[in-house]
Amino acid sequence: MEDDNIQVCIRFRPINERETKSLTNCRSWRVINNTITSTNNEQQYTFDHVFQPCSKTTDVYNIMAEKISCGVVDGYNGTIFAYGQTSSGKTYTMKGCLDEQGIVTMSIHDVFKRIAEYPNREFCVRASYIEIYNENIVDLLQEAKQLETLKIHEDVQRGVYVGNLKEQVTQRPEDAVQLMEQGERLRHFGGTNMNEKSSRSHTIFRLCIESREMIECKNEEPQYGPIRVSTLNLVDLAGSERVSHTLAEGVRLQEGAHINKSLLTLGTVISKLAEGRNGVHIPYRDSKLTRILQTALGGNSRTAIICNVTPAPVHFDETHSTLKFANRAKNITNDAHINEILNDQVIITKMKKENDIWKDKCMELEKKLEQVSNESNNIAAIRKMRDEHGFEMLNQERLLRTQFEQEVIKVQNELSMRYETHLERMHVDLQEVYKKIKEEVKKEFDESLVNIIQEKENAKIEIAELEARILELEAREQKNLLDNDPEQQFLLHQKIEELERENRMLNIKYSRRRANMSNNQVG
Ligand SMILES: Nc1ncnc2c1ncn2[C@@H]1O[C@H](COP(=O)(O)OP(=O)(O)OP(=O)(O)O)[C@@H](O)[C@H]1O
Repeated sequence: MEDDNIQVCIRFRPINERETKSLTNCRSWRVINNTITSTNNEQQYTFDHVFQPCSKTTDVYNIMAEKISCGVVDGYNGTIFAYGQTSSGKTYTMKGCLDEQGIVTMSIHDVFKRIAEYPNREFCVRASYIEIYNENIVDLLQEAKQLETLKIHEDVQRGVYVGNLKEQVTQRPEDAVQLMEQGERLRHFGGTNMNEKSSRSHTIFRLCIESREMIECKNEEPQYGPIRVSTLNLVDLAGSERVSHTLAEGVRLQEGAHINKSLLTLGTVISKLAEGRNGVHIPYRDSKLTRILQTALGGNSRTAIICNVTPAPVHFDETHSTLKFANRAKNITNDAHINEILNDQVIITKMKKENDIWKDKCMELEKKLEQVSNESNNIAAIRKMRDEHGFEMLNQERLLRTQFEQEVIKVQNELSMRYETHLERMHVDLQEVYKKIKEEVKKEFDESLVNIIQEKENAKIEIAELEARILELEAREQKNLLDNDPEQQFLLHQKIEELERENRMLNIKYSRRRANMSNNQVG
């Protein structure tokens, strides 16, 4: 199922002689890429595709219609229609002219080309052609019944359909094109002030395509798949017209009123659908056109609307009105899906086929299940291995940790033992050093003591000598005193004092030395 917006494009036709002459209104349109802006910049519209006056119908077909035409062969309903004011180029686009094929002919050829791509399908193509003229449905393929108007019916199986409509089976594209041309001759045309050959009716050329696939051939009896039924509506609308422009009167005026009324209903249907509100009443039944095209508008169909406009300033308002219509229509969402009909035979065949498919799937699943259970066994084994391995790893880790801790304690003990030995050794060494120093100091002390004793002895000798001399001098003094020589006495007295000083100094020196030595001995 698809969720497709209605495809909308704008096609500008070249300006014609009549329009060139009547420059009554200076406002016009300019196109840049796919945006159309009024020359006074007041209006602007953007579309997926805007075709300029120089574009060919083939360009329009390739972009807007090809997918829809081919899709019909695949079972999708399709509708392509041309919309626009009178003389804007709708019939030119849909039916073509001597120089250029129209979209109807191109679609017919593509449908048959596509059919040829499915050799395993049986196809039946039926063509019909109707016009809605003054709100009457006319069968354009039944010349004799020209005046008979057809009725619209609706049932569950067929949906909305036109009763008593001639549907011509066609096997070649040329036949279908010929039917279209044949019907075209019966269509209501009329000259107006705006178009010498103005379509006075809406036309719908329809191809109905049924197909079924040949699945297999058992006992020379072919088995078929479901039947696909789809329709392609190729619609050429009559153009909206202003009496002031067409100058219509009498029959033309009455036709114009019907045309405008049904186009107004189409506009209302488009507006309501574009609003997208759920449950809103859509007035399909207000005109034959919208009733017949109900599926194409918001229903089960791929739909494209080609909006034809003229760039002529004189038709500025009509072009603007078409652009507004197009702008609303592009918001409508359709819901296209392949249409398949299942009869008993088809249902049984389909179910058998589905059954076979399911059987295959079941077998495939069983195989997968087996694979999965094998894999799950493998996984369990791997898990077990992983667990065992994990346990082993844990033990290993514990062992290593204990070994490490023991090693650490061993190293610590050894270090502390070494440290103590080293301390002891250092202690012994220190004691030895101490002993040596002590011995050396003692030796030094003893030597000093010997020296001091020696010095003491020497000093004693010196003192004795000095005392002896003092005695001698005293004796001399006694003698001198006796001689009464005062000068001699003075000199002698001085000498005695000097000797006594020396004696005192020696005593002091000696006592200091002794004090030092006794200190050293204590240390
Ligand atoms: N793209 C185009 N290139 C050249 N000429 C064109 C083009 N489109 C339209 N014309 C010419 O413009 C004129 C009007 O075109 P046409 O009849 O297709 O308009 P219309 O919309 O079908 O009008 P009506 O609604 O009145 O039937 C015709 O002469 C047609 O050949």
